[in-house]
Amino acid sequence: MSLTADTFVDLQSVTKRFGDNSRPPVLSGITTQIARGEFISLIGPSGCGKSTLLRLIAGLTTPTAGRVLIENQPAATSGTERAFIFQDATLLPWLTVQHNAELLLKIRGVPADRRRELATQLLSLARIGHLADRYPRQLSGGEKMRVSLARALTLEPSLLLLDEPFGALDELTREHLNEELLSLHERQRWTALFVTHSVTEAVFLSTRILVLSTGRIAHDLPVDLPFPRNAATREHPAFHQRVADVSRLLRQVSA
Ligand SMILES: Nc1ncnc2c1ncn2[C@@H]1O[C@H](COP(=O)(O)OP(=O)(O)OP(=O)(O)O)[C@@H](O)[C@H]1O
Repeated sequence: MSLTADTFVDLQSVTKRFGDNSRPPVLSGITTQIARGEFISLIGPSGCGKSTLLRLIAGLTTPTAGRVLIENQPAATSGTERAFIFQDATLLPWLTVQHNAELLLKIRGVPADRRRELATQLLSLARIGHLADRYPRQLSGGEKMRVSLARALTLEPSLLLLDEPFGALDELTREHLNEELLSLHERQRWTALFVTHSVTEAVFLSTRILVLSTGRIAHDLPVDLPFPRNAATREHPAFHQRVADVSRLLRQVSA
């Protein structure tokens, strides 16, 4: 298998099994390469292994067979900065937005001045600078998710792993956050792996969509819609066509 110079994440015949050999693997023989700066969505029926794949790339678990490499190092020991964002914003209720946003830097021992500066900058980029003194209970779901996103980005990650981050939000909030996520991606150029159940979200955000089915990559689809993508993109016939194509493939693998 040839490895191109810009391969960032390299999945080589990755198999993951929980428990003994009597149980079928959750992932089986996943092979793909991800280049720096790609925005990849993972989509597929419930239980097909999307979150497990994300956790393997995060280095939170190891493959049963095959290799998960990031910048040529096994994911579990790679020094590549990765940030994980979950559906639940996981904010600490007794800390203000500002202190929640500084939390990861504080844990890493970053001096107070520097972490204040970085967190302030990211809160402002996430359009919630004006909420810095509030507590999580005083925020909407969308605002909480923006804090979670800002906090993750304070780590200046080169890889962002997002597990259904907007799944609990109403559609309009979700659309706004999709647009803001892309504008952050354009500025900061991290590589993204994004798990979602929403085909429109996957098409809007991604440079490539992996459709998973029972532990395998059933379809690997480039999304060739031009960037920047914005609200007008969703009106475009090419966007609707892409959504219809991916929906059809998803229905096929879910049947
Ligand atoms: N730690 C674990 N121990 C045993 N089985 C597990 C473990 N983690 C996940 N599984 C099983 O692996 C399968 C895939 O789970 P995973 O969470 O990766 O799926 P998913 O595609 O993200 O699902 P969903 O879309 O419902 O979130 C499921 O059958 C799940 O029960």
